[in-house]
Amino acid sequence: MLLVIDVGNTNIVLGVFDGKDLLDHWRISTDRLRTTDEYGVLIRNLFNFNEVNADQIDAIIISSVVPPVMPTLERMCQRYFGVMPLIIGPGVKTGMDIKYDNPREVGADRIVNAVGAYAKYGGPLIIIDFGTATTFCAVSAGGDYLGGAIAPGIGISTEALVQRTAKLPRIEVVTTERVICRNTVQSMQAGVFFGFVGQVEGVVGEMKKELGGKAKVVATGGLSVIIAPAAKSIDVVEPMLTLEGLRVIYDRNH
Ligand SMILES: Nc1ncnc2c1ncn2[C@@H]1O[C@H](COP(=O)(O)OP(=O)(O)OP(=O)(O)O)[C@@H](O)[C@H]1O
Ligand SMILES: CC(C)(CO)[C@@H](O)C(=O)NCCC(=O)O
Ligand SMILES: [K+]
Repeated sequence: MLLVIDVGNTNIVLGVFDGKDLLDHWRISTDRLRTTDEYGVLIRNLFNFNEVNADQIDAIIISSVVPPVMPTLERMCQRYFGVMPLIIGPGVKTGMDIKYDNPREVGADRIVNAVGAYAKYGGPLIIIDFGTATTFCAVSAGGDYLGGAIAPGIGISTEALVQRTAKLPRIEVVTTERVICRNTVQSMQAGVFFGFVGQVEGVVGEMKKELGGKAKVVATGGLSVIIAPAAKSIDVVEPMLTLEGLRVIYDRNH
């Protein structure tokens, strides 16, 4: 069985595949201070809890946009699973031509999402990931990674609003109905919700123009389920896109 791991700036998402079937998945916070042993015990415990047999893991693939946690995670894979992980980076076959000025600069999560989405839908595509940052990526009809746009994420933008003001409280990001609001919490929720829905429509609109027409729009990431129903430009939500992309890339390298 294959263990796939995506290390983001906020969360590490893990999944176990038996062939093409995702048996289970987990989300733990990314903590640079956690040790090899702490990650090992935590991850093996998740397995026990969900009745996945950790001893059946014979391969691991990792994508990461947080370099400082990688030495710890690599040691964890060796010590707790007896496996040398395949790490997304130069030399790994993704099957996708990266048109960035410097292909090494693109976040591994963005490439993995693009590979996963192209394998399922073909191109042209626009992929939106609502994580710590909101990323927009464009893939051509022929499957080239064309580049994209990076915006501050919904969570960190909202946190900044709370931190830099005296009277604005912490809020939950939720779907709102109206935008003329008569209390602080609802006003903030409406501003965040309609603001980020508008951002999606705006950026996708510009991207489609640059792509020269139509593109399928796929959304993923923690907050996609809140934003997508209101964003007309989003065609599908794929919550497990990154895990799926990791499995596809693993298969291309074996
Ligand atoms: N409903 C919500 N209301 C407010 N903040 C939220 C909500 N859901 C998530 N967040 C915050 O948004 C940020 C991104 O969370 P999310 O779960 O989308 O991350 P992620 O997809 O794991 O990101 P990454 O892959 O970059 O680690 C976090 O700071 C999180 O605390
Ligand atoms: C934009 C994030 C933080 C999203 O996780 C990540 O993909 C990243 O660190 N990317 C590197 C810069 C780039 O993709 O151009
Ligand atoms: K993610």
